[in-house]
Amino acid sequence: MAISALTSDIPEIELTDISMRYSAASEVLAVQQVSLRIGKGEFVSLLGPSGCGKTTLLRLMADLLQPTEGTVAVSGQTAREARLARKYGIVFQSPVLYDWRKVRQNVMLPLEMTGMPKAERKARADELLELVGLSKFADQYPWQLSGGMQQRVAIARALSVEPEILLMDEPFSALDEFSRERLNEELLAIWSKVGSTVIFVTHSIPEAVFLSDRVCVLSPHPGRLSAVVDIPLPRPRTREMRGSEEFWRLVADIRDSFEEV
Ligand SMILES: Nc1ncnc2c1ncn2[C@@H]1O[C@H](COP(=O)(O)OP(=O)(O)OP(=O)(O)O)[C@@H](O)[C@H]1O
Repeated sequence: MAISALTSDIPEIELTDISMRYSAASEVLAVQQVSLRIGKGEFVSLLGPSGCGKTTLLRLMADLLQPTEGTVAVSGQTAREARLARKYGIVFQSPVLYDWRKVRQNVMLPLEMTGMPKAERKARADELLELVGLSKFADQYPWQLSGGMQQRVAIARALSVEPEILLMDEPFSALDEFSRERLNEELLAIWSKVGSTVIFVTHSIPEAVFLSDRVCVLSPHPGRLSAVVDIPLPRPRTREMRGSEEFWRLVADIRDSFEEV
């Protein structure tokens, strides 16, 4: 039975009865009957163990995959129309930067395809590098930066086209715990300025709780939406909140919801 999470008033993204079956050597039902509405400007996490279909769902939203069944609507458009209208910015687990291009040129890359004049592209890239705290590194090469700094460059690049929707696939999972927590805080500061809708894939319960307005819990084999948990912690979220009773109660509630599956 599918669980629907239809709580937002004005959905920016609406998944209706989405199923995704991969046909490889054997058939895999990666996602089964997921329905979900995500409101404009919301921060939503997709949380679950390896193989529960998080990346598949994100790729379906981005029109990088087509569902076997069901529909994806983005402000009334199809996912393809939304992609062609450059509504998405995507950040992957590894930053995928071009090592032979300086940091600024990496951020400018998506703008080259929009035909924006060079001076304007450079000004936009510099604004974004300031936003992610990397102005001083604009003329360095990616290989001269730490993993966390490289991921900030990837975020700046994803934001360069001013996407309405930022899709993030475990962007901080390769980082140490300290860098990850700092980048969580920085991401929220950036999000509060740009106002994009964010869909964030993670398998860390504390990370999902700290960042999100809502956490979508997925269970594997086949990938289903097993719970949607509201996170009522006030914003702005602070480092101190990570130690609060309410924070850990939410973490425990979500952990319990996995055990109930
Ligand atoms: N291209 C593919 N062909 C066949 N099966 C696939 C393909 N991509 C994913 N799968 C299968 O679909 C299921 C969901 O995979 P998906 O990568 O979406 O999960 P995930 O929750 O993102 O996992 P992880 O946390 O490990 O990245 C898994 O069983 C996986 O083996």
